[in-house]
Amino acid sequence: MPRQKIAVSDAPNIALIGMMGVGKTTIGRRLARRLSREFFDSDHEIEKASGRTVAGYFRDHGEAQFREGEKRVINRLVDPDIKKASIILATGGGAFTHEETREILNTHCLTVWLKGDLDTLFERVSRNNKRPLLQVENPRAKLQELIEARHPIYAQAHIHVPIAKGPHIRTVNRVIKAIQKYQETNKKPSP
Ligand SMILES: Nc1ncnc2c1ncn2[C@@H]1O[C@H](COP(=O)(O)OP(=O)(O)OP(=O)(O)O)[C@@H](O)[C@H]1O
Ligand SMILES: O=C(O)C1=C[C@@H](O)[C@@H](O)[C@H](O)C1
Ligand SMILES: [Mg+2]
Repeated sequence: MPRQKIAVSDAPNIALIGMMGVGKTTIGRRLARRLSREFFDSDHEIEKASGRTVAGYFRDHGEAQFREGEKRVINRLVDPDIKKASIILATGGGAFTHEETREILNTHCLTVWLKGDLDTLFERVSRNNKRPLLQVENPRAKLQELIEARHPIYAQAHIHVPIAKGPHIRTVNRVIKAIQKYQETNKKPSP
């Protein structure tokens, strides 16, 4: 089947933000393929740079230090003075909750909040134990607590996209349409 022509014009970096398990990594990788952009995942970059898993990093250094490392890694990926080509970035679930990181992301990227409901997120994060913040007695209650605390912060993203049920492509298509609509609405008038 011929590929749909994609016009995400003059797009700057696109950063996916949202709760753990919502699909930032999965959708981001596919989005990058569709838009012929390079894909990065901040969690993977931290793991590469530190030689530790995210869970190991949390264990050895704690969350506060992880957030500082995450900020530096994200800045290196999206600051146009450092990185020239526009990228697709999947962030870690907590990155956007850090004020300075949020500022970096909203300055240098179109930020896209992938929004999911508790049942979907819980089903997905229950598939493995890679998320250190959920290694508690009642992970579902913790996830609910994080949703309540974080959704108002995620709402500061430029674009909000509720994830679709079914195959990944549906969510990828929703993201592309939402970006196009945003660009159309925010188009600068020609001189
Ligand atoms: N549209 C989808 N349908 C079904 N499963 C999905 C979909 N998108 C992602 N998943 C699955 O959900 C799980 C979590 O996805 P993913 O790792 O992409 O989330 P994430 O937002 O990057 O989470 P984190 O913040 O922890 O990095 C994975 O097992 C992935 O295969
Ligand atoms: O939501 C979070 O705070 C996190 C999500 C993951 O992507 C990792 O960055 C880490 O497990 C923390
Ligand atoms: Mg991820």
